[in-house]
Amino acid sequence: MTAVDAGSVNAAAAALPAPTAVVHDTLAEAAAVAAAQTARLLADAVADRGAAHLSLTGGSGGEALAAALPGALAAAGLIPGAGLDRLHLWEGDERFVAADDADRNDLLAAGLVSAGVPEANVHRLRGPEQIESVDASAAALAEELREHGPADGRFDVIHLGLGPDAHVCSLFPAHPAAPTTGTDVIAVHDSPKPPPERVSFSFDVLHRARHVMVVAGGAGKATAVAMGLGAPDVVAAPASCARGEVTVWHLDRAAAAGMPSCAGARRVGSACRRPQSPPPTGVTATPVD
Ligand SMILES: O=C1O[C@H](COP(=O)(O)O)[C@@H](O)[C@H](O)[C@H]1O
Repeated sequence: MTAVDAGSVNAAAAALPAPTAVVHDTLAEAAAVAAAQTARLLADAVADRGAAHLSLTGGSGGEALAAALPGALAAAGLIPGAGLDRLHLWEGDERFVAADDADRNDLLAAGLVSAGVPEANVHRLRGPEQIESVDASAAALAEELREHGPADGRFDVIHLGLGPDAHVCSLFPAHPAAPTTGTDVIAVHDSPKPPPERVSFSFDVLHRARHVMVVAGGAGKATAVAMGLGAPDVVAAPASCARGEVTVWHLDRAAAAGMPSCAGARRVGSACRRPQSPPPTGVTATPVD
């Protein structure tokens, strides 16, 4: 049953392992490493389960990933005729605008289609030129997910960008749609970031995922990183609830300046000792809940 229940979203996130953060010199490097890991996981999924499901993201993280993914898939052996036709692409969130509108997140899937992912495997949101409302579009995507999504309901990899306000997907702080549970797909009205009508995966989907990867860069994301790597609080910082079975944040040095102290927890490198200073490249930190 669908409910809006921040407490249950927070509790579900807290029951999952805390994220690991990895710091890279640049956003492009962060995305390249995330893409390479993603490609290996997808190749394993094809080998183990006969299909792989990847949820893409938009924004600056999504752009960096889009540049890196085609090459990473090829390097992992996912090429036309050898697994690429088993890869299904979804959007963790999409803007309810026309298919050719520059605001569409799925435009970033173009490189993957060029690389050989069949267009039929790209599960795009129906825009206002195809369907009457954002609610109807969300319902249609939910049906598509039931019919063609992961057989066990678990995405192999979910990519997430990070908003400066600590939103992920189209799940915004203090927005009534963010803590929705009991459904996989949410229609979002009155998004604080334009365009106002969107469709988003819910935290239910994120929490079932095998791997969640957050990719973010730039000083403008440092505060969101600090909040997102803190204790789960879906109202204040939805990113703090973005957890799957394994969750890794790939950050550039500027965004990583916001990483919280690891005091009282496992300390790895100087990132935890001096949270206000950008940690050295390659440092991995396990944040405190
Ligand atoms: O609106 C959105 O924003 C976020 C982050 O975008 P950025 O430009 O600040 O990096 C993105 O992850 C999300 O998919 C998108 O719909």
